[in-house]
Amino acid sequence: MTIEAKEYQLFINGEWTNATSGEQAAVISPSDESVVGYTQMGLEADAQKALEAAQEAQQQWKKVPARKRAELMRAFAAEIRANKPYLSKLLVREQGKLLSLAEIEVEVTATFIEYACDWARHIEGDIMPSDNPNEHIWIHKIPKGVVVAITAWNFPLALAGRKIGPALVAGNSIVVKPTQETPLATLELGNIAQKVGLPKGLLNIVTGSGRVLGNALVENPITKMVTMTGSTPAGQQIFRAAATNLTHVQLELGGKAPCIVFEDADIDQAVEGAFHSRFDNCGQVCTCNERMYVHEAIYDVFMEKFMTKVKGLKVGDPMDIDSDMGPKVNASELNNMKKLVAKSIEEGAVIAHGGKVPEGKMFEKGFWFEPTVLTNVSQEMTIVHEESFGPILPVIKFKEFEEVIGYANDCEYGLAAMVFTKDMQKILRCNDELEFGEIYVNRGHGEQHQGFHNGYKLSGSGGEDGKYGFEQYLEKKTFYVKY
Ligand SMILES: NC(=O)C1=CN([C@@H]2O[C@H](COP(=O)(O)OP(=O)(O)OC[C@H]3O[C@@H](n4cnc5c(N)ncnc54)[C@H](OP(=O)(O)O)[C@@H]3O)[C@@H](O)[C@H]2O)C=CC1
Ligand SMILES: O=C(O)[C@@H](O)[C@@H]1OC[C@H](O)[C@H]1O
Repeated sequence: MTIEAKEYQLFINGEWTNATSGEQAAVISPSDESVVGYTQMGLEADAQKALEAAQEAQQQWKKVPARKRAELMRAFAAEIRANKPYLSKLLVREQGKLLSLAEIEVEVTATFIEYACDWARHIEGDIMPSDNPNEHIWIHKIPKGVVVAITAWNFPLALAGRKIGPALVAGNSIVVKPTQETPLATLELGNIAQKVGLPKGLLNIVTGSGRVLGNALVENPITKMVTMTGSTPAGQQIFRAAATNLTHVQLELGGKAPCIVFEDADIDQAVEGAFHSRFDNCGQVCTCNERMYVHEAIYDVFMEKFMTKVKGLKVGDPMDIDSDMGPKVNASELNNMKKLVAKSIEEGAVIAHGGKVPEGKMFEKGFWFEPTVLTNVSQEMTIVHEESFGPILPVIKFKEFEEVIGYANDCEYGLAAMVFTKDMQKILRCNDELEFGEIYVNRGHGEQHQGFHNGYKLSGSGGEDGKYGFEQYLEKKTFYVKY
């Protein structure tokens, strides 16, 4: 199946429609810089049009029984799954992830939506007695209204499904603005919405820059909730813009996860978890192993096994089954890799492996970078604090428990952490003392839908997934009823 470079319009009110700007943008392949497709540049007028369509649709959708809403959303999820062959290849072309991971992403997009559907019959309020005689208090859970979803480029389709699912099952409508980097698979959801018969205006997909179109969506009074996944600076801009109407904001932002390997860890388990949590998706996962702390007692044996895996990692065409890692998503991200390695060397780090663009004809085009491990790293170095969001791993040796907890918490982010130890005392103390919203014990990263993906500090606000994520798509209304 070949992916032809299609031209996409905006998907508003159930129809494909031209942006008012008349401007087009090309989506470039990270593998060879060829054009994968074209989108249109939406502006404020397009934001208004999409929000009005969503507002209109939501008036009817909120009256549909939740179980019926879920039935339609399960059909939507099933059609996404039915289009896995095309959607996964489109993801490879626009984002550069391995085909095997792209297929998982399409599946996870469907399961995010199906998980939300399971909540349809659990939209429960409260009834309680008042302090006054002959009076009840009723707390109802009702939809918020129009939701704006703004997504990042690393798992573009899954991040969209993660927000569309709960938003619509809870009775809201939604306007999705995917990142300009990887909008195409998300835009295909417009065709799928038409195919399964989603009511017009319920799901709208608009493309354009975050600063212009994204900001217009956030600042519009029709918008009753913004859910955004992306960088901390963009999240902070959105937080400020949402203050205009005191709009509820759910932010999933940057991270700098520590991976701590204690002296009593299962070495093979730790090597496996630490390796995949850094290099899968070319290190472009918000919960990635961004810095690794290894106890001095096992440092040599651990590093020997770990480096064997790193040196055996094959960078190559993400469509090729023998490849282990594809390219970075764009030139700016690649340049950041080069800058971070240069800065690390300047500050005294040593390149134990990688550190540059791979050699070979196929790497002359595209945004390729070698899996990179840095040693002789100290805690104050830039690479230990600045998110790389790529295949660069600084390693630090440690001796004491308090020392490594201090290192781990010495961070402006607080999304995820990984800990390898069989000692229950250490596990419980890590749970108490690590300042991160999501802690993985004796395994690498990888959330589950029923958990809660929750960033502390500059990693986010609100959290998403699970019961607590679904709740955020609902408003509460309290009645005092005297009889
Ligand atoms: N916590 C988590 O779950 C995740 C966090 N991330 C983080 O995202 C970053 C990489 O993703 P990336 O796409 O580059 O992130 P960006 O922050 O650059 O962009 C994310 C989205 O926000 C939009 N945007 C940017 N500025 C504004 C604004 N002022 N108002 C409204 N929308 C705006 C972007 O639009 P456009 O790009 O079209 O201009 C894009 O759609 C990394 O820092 C990573 O840690 C990534 C995935 C998951
Ligand atoms: O956003 C991320 O990087 C992760 O939350 C990732 O996104 C979708 C996958 O299900 C998560 O692992």
